[in-house]
This record gives sequence, structure tokens and C-alpha cells, in this order.
Amino acid sequence: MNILDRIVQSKRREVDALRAAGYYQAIATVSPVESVASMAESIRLSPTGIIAEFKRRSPSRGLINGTADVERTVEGYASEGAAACSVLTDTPFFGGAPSDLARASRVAGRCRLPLLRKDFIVSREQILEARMLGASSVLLIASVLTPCELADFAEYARSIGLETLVEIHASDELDRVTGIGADMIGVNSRNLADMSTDISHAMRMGDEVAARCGGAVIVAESGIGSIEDINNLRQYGYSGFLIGERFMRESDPVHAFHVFLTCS
Ligand SMILES: O=C(O)c1ccccc1NCC(=O)[C@H](O)[C@H](O)COP(=O)(O)O
Repeated sequence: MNILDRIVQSKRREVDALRAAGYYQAIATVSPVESVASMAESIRLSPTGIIAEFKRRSPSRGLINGTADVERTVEGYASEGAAACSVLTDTPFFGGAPSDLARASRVAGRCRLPLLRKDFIVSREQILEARMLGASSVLLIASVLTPCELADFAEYARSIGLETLVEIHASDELDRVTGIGADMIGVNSRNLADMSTDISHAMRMGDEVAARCGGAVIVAESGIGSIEDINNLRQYGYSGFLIGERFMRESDPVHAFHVFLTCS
């Protein structure tokens, strides 16, 4: 069992427990946070295309940043030119929480910054929760969902005003994601079998994804470390760039973002 299988197994248990405790019924009665701008459109119009991620820890790196404040970081990412922010809401593996998304959405709403709920979605309830907490999009990971679940979750997200970033790693997953109306297709350069990250993986897949994406925004995910990486990825059809560790590993992620844009 690789790390993704372990995370998804744990997530299914977590969702079952929350359902049994009546949590999802309770949040369905709350008024949703006003929805913010389209993430796909924001990436298309953005000079940077960067989706800056708030990630405290990860299975591959352990603790990355135990002190950064989510509101201050999201506000700073927005003012430095991020096209969108990704907020990890998984607790056991990434040290995040749904409350991080709620806090991020307070500042994101003010600066019209789209937020991605970055989690391991295995049920419609998590998608509704994302909407209630102020996300404008959710991540759907193709390899952990059946074709029916993938199509159903994409349709459900759309029906409640959320966009989808549908993630693949290998080109044989492309067949499953074309035709479900994904707003964005992400290619994750992290190999979850051995945790290695190599952005040339995204480069190799770029042309094929671009040819078959049906107009979706194409996002390169993981392992991006410099503006040069971004410029290289752009040559292969990418216009969105999901970056976490490069910023979060510094004590001041906003300053790291600024330096990345101006000095790398
Ligand atoms: O980051 C991990 O170790 C990880 C392990 C298992 C599943 C997912 C994982 N990461 C999620 C991501 O996709 C990244 O947070 C995101 O692409 C940003 O990557 P990076 O810039 O390399 O932090």
C-alpha cells in the first residue's frame, strides 16, 4: 500500500465518522460563505499563474512550517501576485484543518483571491463543506476515485458553484478525466510510490494533456523551485503552477514568495 492509499483509507474512515456524528447535516444548514472569483479564470489572467499553497507538513517532508499564520500568509500571497491559494485541510498527514480554509476565506474574500480546498475528496459531503467554508474549487484525484465517482463529484461541484482541479500523475489516467468537464487538469510530478519529485515528468506529459484537455487550464503540481522551472513548464502548455514547499519551508513564506518572483 503506497502513501496515497493509506491517506485515502484514513480519509474514508474520517468521513464515515463525521457522517455518523451528524457533522455534515449540521454544516448543510449554515449559510455558505459568498463565493469568490473563478480560479481557472484567475490563472488565465494572472501574470504569474502561481497557486501558492499553505501546507504545514507532508508525508514526504514531515514538518515544513509549524509557525506560519494562515490568514497572514494568504493575504501576503495575494498581495505578492498569487493567482490563487491552495489550503491543505487534511489533519493527520498534512497538519491542516477545515478551519484553516475558513480563516483563509475571510481574507481571500476581501482580495478576491480564489481558494482551492486541497484534500482527499472521497464524498460529496466534503465538496459541500468546501463550498460552505469559502473555497472556489476542489481537488479531485483521478487515481483514488472510480470513473463514476469522478464524474459525479465533478458534476456535483459544478452544481453548487465550485470549480474542479482534476489531478493525474500518469498519462493512462487521461482517458478518465477528459469528458467530465474539469475546469483545470493538474499533472502531479510527485511519484507517490517512492515520493520522488521531478518536474520533467510534467514536461513530458504537457503536450498530450494540452491536446486532450478540452480547453481546461493545465496546472503543473509539485517540485517547482524557480521561475526558470515555470518558464520551462509554460513551453509545454502549463499556465498554472502549484507551489507549496518552496515557500512554506521558509519561516516567512510571503517573503519567500516575494524573493522567488524577484530573484530566482
Ligand atoms: O507532499 C507530499 O508529500 C504528498 C504526499 C502524498 C500525497 C500528496 C502529497 N502532496 C500534495 C501535493 O500535491 C503538493 O502539496 C502540491 O503539489 C505542492 O507540492 P510542493 O510544491 O512540492 O510542495
